[in-house]
Amino acid sequence: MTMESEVTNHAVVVRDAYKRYTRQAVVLKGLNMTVEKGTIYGFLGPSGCGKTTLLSCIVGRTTLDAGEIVLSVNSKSDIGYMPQELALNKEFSIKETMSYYGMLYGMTKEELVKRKAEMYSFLDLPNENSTIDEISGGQQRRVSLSVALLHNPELLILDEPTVGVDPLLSHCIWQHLLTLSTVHGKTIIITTHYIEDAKHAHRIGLMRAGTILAESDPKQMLTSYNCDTLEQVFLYLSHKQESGISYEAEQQEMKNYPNPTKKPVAPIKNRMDICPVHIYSHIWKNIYWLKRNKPILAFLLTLPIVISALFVLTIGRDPLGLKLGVVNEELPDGIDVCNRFAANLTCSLEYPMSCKFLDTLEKKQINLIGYRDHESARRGVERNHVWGYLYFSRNYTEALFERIISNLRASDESLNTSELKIWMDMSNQYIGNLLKRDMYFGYLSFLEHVYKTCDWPPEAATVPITYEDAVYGSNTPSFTDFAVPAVIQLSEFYLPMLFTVGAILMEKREGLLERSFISGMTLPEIMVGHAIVNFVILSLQTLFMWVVLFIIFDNVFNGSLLLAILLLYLVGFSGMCYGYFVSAICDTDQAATYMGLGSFFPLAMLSGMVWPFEGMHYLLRAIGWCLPLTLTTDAFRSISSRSWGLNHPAVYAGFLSAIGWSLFFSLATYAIIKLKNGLRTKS
Ligand SMILES: Nc1ncnc2c1ncn2[C@@H]1O[C@H](COP(=O)(O)OP(=O)(O)OP(=O)(O)O)[C@@H](O)[C@H]1O
Repeated sequence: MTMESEVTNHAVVVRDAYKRYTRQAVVLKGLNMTVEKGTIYGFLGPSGCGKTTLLSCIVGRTTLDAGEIVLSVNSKSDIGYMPQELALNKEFSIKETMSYYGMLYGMTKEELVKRKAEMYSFLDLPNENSTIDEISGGQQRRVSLSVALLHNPELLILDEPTVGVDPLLSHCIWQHLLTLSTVHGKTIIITTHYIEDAKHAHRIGLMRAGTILAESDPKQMLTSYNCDTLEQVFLYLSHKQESGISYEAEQQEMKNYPNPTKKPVAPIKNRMDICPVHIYSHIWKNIYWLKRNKPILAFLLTLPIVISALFVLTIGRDPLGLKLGVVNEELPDGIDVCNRFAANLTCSLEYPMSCKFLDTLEKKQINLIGYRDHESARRGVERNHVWGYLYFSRNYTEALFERIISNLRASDESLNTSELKIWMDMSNQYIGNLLKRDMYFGYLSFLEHVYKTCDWPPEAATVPITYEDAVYGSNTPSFTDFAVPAVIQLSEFYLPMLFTVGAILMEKREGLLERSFISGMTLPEIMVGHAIVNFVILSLQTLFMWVVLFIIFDNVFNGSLLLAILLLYLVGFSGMCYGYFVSAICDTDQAATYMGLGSFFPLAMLSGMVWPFEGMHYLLRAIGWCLPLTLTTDAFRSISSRSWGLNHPAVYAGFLSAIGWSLFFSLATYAIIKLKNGLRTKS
């Protein structure tokens, strides 16, 4: 008889099933099992004998290494599966849980209301607004059972449904299952630890060490083995099996483990089409989750605002109120005496020129602190009171005038005396360079002022270089202009990644993804559903960042808004794909956190976000060009400050990079899922 013909009379047929997780851990060893239609099959065996593994193969959670499983049903929606673990979202209410699965099974509102009422009366479920987290363990198991029964499936596969349920309710459940099979013709496979419970089943299979020891009607089994209880039958058969297994036989079995060239396929093939109802239900599931986790939603929406506001308010602005020491031998009574000199004397020797220069520095909001001599000023630097000090010689003003007026004929002494000497604390590169810049430009404007007040041509005081209007950007660009594209790109990449990893890992860890897959959902449907929710959140995040960076703080943006937004969406999409990739690789939040953080810093540094790319080691530059945010950041800069369009290589390279990385992460995720045989944790 062929398997196909066997299945016309039977609901489940398993033949010569082999399965192992590692070379040594063989779980199924040529197992055979037959379940007749419209019956209850009690599946018994000690913990760890492979019951769950076999059920997983039947529902298509995992595949056999060899052998065959044929089912009478041909769609996942005809199966109701209750896994051993809870596999329900604990934050959802019972009502939300049922609504989600109702939507997933394509039930109409009326059907759902009717079935829900039946479940409530038979399983004595608590208030529908209670969250799964709030109810007892036994009540949680009952909700899980009601989810498996909700869509009235043809084949029910229940892994330990009566664990944690009181004897009275357990009896009720058995009675209901019996009605389902005998009256409604449903087939039920049920595993249980309570061997005596299984006597209610029409047929039982005793499993041990990867095979079925015996399979028959419970009464017939007791008679055949002349035992009073099923427990005695099981012990008798176990002893018999034990005495028949020698070490050599086990080794031989291991050697003979079948390795067919063609791997067995799952009993129900995965659908290739995309079902809008499934996507819709996944979107609702995300909405329920966000509703239950308002602080997380608030965090996701306020984080971009906080990042952009903090960035603009803290980074790129010139430090104010920096302190500089002054040793001024021109003014023995201290620098405060400068106020006593009339400004209209600025072209006379009566007016100390050092005062004029110090006045220029004060206008640049530099705090000047007078010191008596070099020693005290140096001590001031060493004690971190000032960032450096300036020294003016006693005859500074005369020497400066002589230097200007005599120019080429000025004496060495006047050249030396008119020189302003500065000692700086350069341990802080930014502050040191900013003070140097202020002193340099301050000196130029001071000189120009002197020339003007003395009626000398001011052009003679300036450096003969003129910066005309910049072709792109401003002649006085700020660090903020450089860094805004980097901040927005990093946020657009990492925020969707954060949401994706959080959502997928939680579903994976709790077994929710598995349950959705077994209920007929496919990976592409989950990804599309998640992408739609992510797209809405990303749109809000982008809007908020845009308002803060470009509207409230008025950072430079001169290009096409449409192009920039499109680029940001693509970057967000590649971030989401990276999130899928991390969720596929990592099983725990901890591993995902390490991976996220571990990639953040190299990505930020190697993408030329913190420092111009051209300053990088040439080998790292080669790596940097290949990273997901390098070309996209460059493209955003080109759009925002140069108004370049999509026809410019710098812009379309960014678009191509985002598309390429999205493809790469998607393919890599697919490969990992294939390699790990599904998107599930190891347990
Ligand atoms: N993903 C996995 N990787 C490696 N080993 C596994 C995996 N899943 C299960 N096993 C091992 O396979 C064996 C059978 O496990 P399974 O969960 O099928 O047993 P079970 O009969 O359902 O046990 P229980 O009644 O305690 O649930 C166990 O030894 C288990 O450690």
